[in-house]
Amino acid sequence: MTVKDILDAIQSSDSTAADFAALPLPESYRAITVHKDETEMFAGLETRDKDPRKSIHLDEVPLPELGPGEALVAVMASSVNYNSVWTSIFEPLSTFGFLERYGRTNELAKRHDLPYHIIGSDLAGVVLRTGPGVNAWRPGDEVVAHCLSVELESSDGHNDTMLDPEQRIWGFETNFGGLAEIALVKSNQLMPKPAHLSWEEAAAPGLVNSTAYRQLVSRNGAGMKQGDNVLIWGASGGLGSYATQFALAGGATPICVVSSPQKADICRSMGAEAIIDRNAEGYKFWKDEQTQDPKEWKRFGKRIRELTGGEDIDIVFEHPGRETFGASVFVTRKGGTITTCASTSGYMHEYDNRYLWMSLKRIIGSHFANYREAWEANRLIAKGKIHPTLSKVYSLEDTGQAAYDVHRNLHQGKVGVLCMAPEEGLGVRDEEMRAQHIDAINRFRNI
Ligand SMILES: C/C=C/C(=O)SCCNC(=O)CCNC(=O)[C@H](O)C(C)(C)COP(=O)(O)OP(=O)(O)OC[C@H]1O[C@@H](n2cnc3c(N)ncnc32)[C@H](O)[C@@H]1OP(=O)(O)O
Ligand SMILES: NC(=O)C1=CN([C@@H]2O[C@H](COP(=O)(O)OP(=O)(O)OC[C@H]3O[C@@H](n4cnc5c(N)ncnc54)[C@H](OP(=O)(O)O)[C@@H]3O)[C@@H](O)[C@H]2O)C=CC1
Repeated sequence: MTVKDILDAIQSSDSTAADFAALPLPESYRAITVHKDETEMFAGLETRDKDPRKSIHLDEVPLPELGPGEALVAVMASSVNYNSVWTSIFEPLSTFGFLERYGRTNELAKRHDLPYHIIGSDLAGVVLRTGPGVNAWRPGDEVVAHCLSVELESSDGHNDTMLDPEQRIWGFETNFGGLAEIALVKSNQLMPKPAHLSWEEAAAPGLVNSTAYRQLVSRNGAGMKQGDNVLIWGASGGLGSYATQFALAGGATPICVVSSPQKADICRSMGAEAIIDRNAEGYKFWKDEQTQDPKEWKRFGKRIRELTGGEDIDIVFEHPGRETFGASVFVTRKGGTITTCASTSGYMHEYDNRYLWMSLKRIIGSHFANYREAWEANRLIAKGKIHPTLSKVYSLEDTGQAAYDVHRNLHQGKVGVLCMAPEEGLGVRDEEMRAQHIDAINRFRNI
């Protein structure tokens, strides 16, 4: 049995659940990996000079054993997330430490502690097998997977599964991720694939859409409401392109920050009106590595007031981190919220705390999303209220280049990867609904 036979079954219109259940599984499959013996390969280089094309490999790997509560999924398409960039440049630390730590927790988790890490935290594909105790899904189901892996043995995670002490991001802190022909997930990562999207379109939103939903919309995040002014950094990037859509769909006003006229056009085409080109306007929040420039925070805030008719920001959607955080805290209105999920430009933030406490602002840390939040975010995609922001699609062989593009900020929106899918455009099951939304679905394509 080969991966090709699985693909034939997926592409055949009359395959049944029983056919998929009866398909023998291959002993091995192709997967994107980083190697444990290469974690020091970029030692001494600046972050921007660490090249994912050198550390990312395409390997033939053995199929992992399937455990209770798990599923093996044939991956038709995946997408590149920034966490795979971090893994591939071994920053801020090597992900093999996560796999070792997970491997120490129990016998079955030992599977994850390998000399290679199969990366990737998104997928769209077809369930091949389910483990003992899985009732909600069966072979042949067309699915997407969110990337929250939890054990839920502790009471801590039972109000909000993100608070589980054994919470991990699949394909980053666990092995057997989505940039591969087959992936291993927990069955409570599975969600229905939106029927009007192709495999690569369906695989694109997952991680960033769920993260933006929790960070901006959910009560666990900023709890955005109608009329809020939302400052969105990187508004046409992975997270930002969904945050912008959530703001617009929720009756808020996005103030989109981007770095080129082309990206400004994309935001405009999504429906945003208030746009700041940080490059053209030349904001320099740091005078040097140690010193910020409050005059620049003020110039930025003045520009925001021009765009909003004199109002300040209710919610900042933060992720660049060190470079922007001081400005983000400053421009937030009295009682407003800075919600942060990342620190791309550096995690040691500095801000003037007087502007936080005297103006009763709040900083909220946010990370991915619980199953319910991921489900709600996926539901909005399935209903055509929020759309994928897929720009370019690469083959599995070219994943290194795809990760390089994201690392060097050469991309727009989301970058897709075909895994088993032999070409783009396959997997659409609801052509009628697709036709209704085709312009929005294609908004980011090939720009
Ligand atoms: C969905 C997509 C998401 C993204 O893309 S996010 C972006 C990518 N992700 C990242 O960049 C994050 C990568 N991860 C990390 O950098 C690290 O993962 C963390 C900094 C988050 C955590 O560091 P660590 O070293 O794993 O663990 P410790 O929790 O810092 O533990 C170190 C020791 O400190 C002890 N400790 C923790 N809290 C306390 C406390 N409150 N008081 C006293 N000790 C504490 C622990 O127990 C432990 O101890 P002992 O070394 O002996 O085991
Ligand atoms: N905690 C979590 O759950 C999650 C965390 N993340 C993290 O969030 C970060 C962003 O991810 P994602 O949106 O997918 O990445 P992208 O690279 O797709 O988008 C980020 C955008 O941010 C802008 N940006 C980058 N650097 C700076 C800077 N120094 N100052 C201002 N703007 C900047 C860029 O837009 P422009 O050039 O147009 O301004 C860029 O396109 C990553 O660090 C990632 O690891 C992502 C998802 C989930």
